[in-house]
Amino acid sequence: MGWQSVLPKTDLSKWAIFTGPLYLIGAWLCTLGIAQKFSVPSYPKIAAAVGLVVQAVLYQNSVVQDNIAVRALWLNIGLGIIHFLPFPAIFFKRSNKDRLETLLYWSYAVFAIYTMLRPVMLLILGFTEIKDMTASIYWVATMLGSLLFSLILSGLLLVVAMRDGIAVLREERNHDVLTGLLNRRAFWELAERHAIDRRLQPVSILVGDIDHFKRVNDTWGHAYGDIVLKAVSATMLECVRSTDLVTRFGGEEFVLLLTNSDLEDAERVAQRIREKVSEGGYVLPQGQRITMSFGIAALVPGADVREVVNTADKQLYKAKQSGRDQVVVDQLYAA
Ligand SMILES: Nc1nc2c(ncn2[C@@H]2O[C@H](COP(=O)(O)OP(=O)(O)OP(=O)(O)O)[C@@H](O)[C@H]2O)c(=O)[nH]1
Repeated sequence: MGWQSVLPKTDLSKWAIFTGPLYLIGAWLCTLGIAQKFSVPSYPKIAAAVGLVVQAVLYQNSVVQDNIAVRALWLNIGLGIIHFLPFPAIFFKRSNKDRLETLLYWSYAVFAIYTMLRPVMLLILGFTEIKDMTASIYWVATMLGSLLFSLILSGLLLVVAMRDGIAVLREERNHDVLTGLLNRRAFWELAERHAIDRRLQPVSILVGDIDHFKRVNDTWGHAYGDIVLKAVSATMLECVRSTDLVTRFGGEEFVLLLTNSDLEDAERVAQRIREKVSEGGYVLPQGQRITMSFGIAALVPGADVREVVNTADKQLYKAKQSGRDQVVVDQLYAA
């Protein structure tokens, strides 16, 4: 845009069929970015049709005959339409926007309205001035305005995209893809912090495991096994507080850190999960039930989290040895 603004008029018409698509593609990319950000349609077919019409007009008024005023008007109409395409959908969509998104939204709203008004402004004010563009203060001012708006909008889009990208990476780094629960890495990081946070004491660790899960896979297939894993995860999340950690440790093994819970509270939570799971909201074919076993240990202040998880795991082993579908509590810190 800057380069084109300083070209002499003869060169402008020579370059029009090349610079036109640059403007149009730039506008389309901006529209696409905004539409994707706010999850609304971007109407690519309409944009392509508008682009083709504008390109035909540019050709007619630069190669066939030289008419800069018609070129400027049609290019601005095309850019206005392309920029404005997702505006109604974004405007009527009720979504919770944070501060940065609100800033992006309003910048886009002003920009979209400005680009729609530009052809009208051209018609009313500047049409005669276009004939001698470089000497027109009006023309230079609107060019600078467009440049400034474009820079602000693309800068904001870039910042929001980077922020969202980092959030997605963090989410993927810390969560299990199948169940959405925390993964092992996130658990160790968070558990260390929870263990020393006075407001969260007492803290208990639960290690849970689905019984005979191999049979589910072997009998009904892996896809069914995945459904069970997701359902069990959802059940566990339903039974805990928002400050608790629910982790898929691997396979069909889960580790939970319960805050403000002594061993009795933890046992109650484990029993509730065990009962809900065996009541089976996720009913296996032929009325088969899913059961779970749990081992529990207290994470007392100063204890090593890994050791406590090991202790709880040993209790889980006892639960499995004693016939499964039960909860075993480590007695070291039992009241
Ligand atoms: N569907 C599915 N299965 C998984 C996944 N990860 C691990 N498994 C399966 O989980 C099963 C674990 O089997 P085992 O470790 O023998 O345990 P189990 O059959 O539950 O027996 P117990 O724990 O002793 O009651 C294996 O069949 C794994 O293939 C997964 O992401 N999806």
